[in-house]
Amino acid sequence: MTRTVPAILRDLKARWADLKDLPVRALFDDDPARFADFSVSQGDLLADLSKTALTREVFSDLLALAEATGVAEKRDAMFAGQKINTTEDRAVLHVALRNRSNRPIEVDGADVMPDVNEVLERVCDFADKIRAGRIRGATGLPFTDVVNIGIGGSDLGPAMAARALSPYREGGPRVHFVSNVDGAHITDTLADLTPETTLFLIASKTFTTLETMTNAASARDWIASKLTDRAVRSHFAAISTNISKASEFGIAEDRVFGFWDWVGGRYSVWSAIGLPVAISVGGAGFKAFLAGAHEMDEHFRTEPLGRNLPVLMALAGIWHRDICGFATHAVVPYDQRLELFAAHLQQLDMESNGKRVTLSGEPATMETGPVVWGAPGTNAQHAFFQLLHQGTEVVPIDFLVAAEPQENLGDHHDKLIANCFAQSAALMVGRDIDEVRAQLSEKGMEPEAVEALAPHKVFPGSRPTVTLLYKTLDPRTLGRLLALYEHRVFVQGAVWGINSFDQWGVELGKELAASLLGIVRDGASPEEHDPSTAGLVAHLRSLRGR
Ligand SMILES: O=P(O)(O)OC[C@H]1O[C@](O)(CO)[C@@H](O)[C@@H]1O
Repeated sequence: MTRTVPAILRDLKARWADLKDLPVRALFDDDPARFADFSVSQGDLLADLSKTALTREVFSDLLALAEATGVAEKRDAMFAGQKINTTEDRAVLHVALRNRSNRPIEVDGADVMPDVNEVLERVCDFADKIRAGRIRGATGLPFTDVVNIGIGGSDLGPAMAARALSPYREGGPRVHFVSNVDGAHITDTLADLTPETTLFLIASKTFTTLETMTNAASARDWIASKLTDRAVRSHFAAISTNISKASEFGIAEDRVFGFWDWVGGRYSVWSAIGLPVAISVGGAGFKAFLAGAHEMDEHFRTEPLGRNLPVLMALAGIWHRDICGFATHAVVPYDQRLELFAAHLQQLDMESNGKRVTLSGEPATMETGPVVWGAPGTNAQHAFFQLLHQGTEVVPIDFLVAAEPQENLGDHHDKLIANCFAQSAALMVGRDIDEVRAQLSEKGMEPEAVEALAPHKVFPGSRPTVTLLYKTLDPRTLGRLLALYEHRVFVQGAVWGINSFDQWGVELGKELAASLLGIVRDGASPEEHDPSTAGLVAHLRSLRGR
């Protein structure tokens, strides 16, 4: 008899009740094949899930949960171009953007691939011509610096990827990212740049976003004032689904790169929004990034759920969030060039799965998206790892590390890997009080002093981690990693029965900001706002003397 979702969840909770006081380390004693059986691979990329409390029985229940919630059917609907983003009546087809096999994918009866391929070729051609100095600025100089102006998905994905792939720049222009409406961001970025050799990319799906339009206008003034009004056409390109708005801004038609409403902002780095990445690493490098993602798409689309990397990582996340009750999830790449990876995943995951109602509008019955956060190791070890080891909050962690570095620099990389492995081992194994007492006594400490210090030196252990280990961080592997996390988010949203592809939660703040601008900038009365906000406005006015 197939179990209902509440029955499976009850069974999982019963399993956790039995497992939660059992050291994870002990699971290896019972099961010598645990590492092999709890590792999943896609090519050289291996995910070690053995350092969690997951058992075969738990996995079997989690897979039953995936089946009962229709994960495979929902995945197939996405790949088939069905309008699974029901609140916006849109298909969800970032997978089409990296569909390097060119398999037809239809939306409303038409194959999207010819348009996808056409824009991709234009993007790569433009990028390569910028790199080669064949497209130049108004004064005839080649571009040395490219400034991407965008925010959210129009910033984080390309900024993360350009930073991650910086060893592949090979003499291409430097790329910079301006996102914040805080004037400090664009001021500081432009301070070191020369107008004659600077190209701006205005990246906005809607071409209406306050931050982006404000920064774009300041950038246009900078070029017009330092060069001429006419120079604007040579120093700007745009990426948007809103082609007419981009033209109104003054961007030449052949410098506007389009995409489609079925590309969500946080999934758009694969579209023309990836132009700064293509300029940084070249068209071929950008295509390798897409090809890596396509490999992961094919794995996700065709592997059975029980061997499917994104599915198993998602189910481990469901176990931690919904069964064990862990409210946050940390991502710690041991790779300085992945310093923006956690920030990008934070938007990807929290904007996708930070939802409180299901697709039918009913309150969600399970906890949905966790708080996602993180920073690169080893720096993070000297910042927040104290809490991860000994705090009262258990935080599941993903570690990412490459076997081979991009540079040949002594034993740096060996030390990096040793630290990564040491942290996951320490988090799992811990150190109990008897071991601590023995260590302190061995050092000759008095028994009374040992008793006073010992509790502070205990590590509870059994803190769950998943380690992703791969050959090297090249464009293909970055593509695979990012697609892996996108599908992980998808599977979790599918289990929770929510719409992972809208973002209505950002609207209210945007509306209030528009109204408050009239008050802050233009002096309108704040009385329609709540008393606390009106109080802040009054104090602001007294500080500004106006
Ligand atoms: O690309 P746009 O339309 O400027 O939007 C920027 C970002 O704003 C959001 O709509 C909301 O924060 C994101 O989803 C999006 O990536």
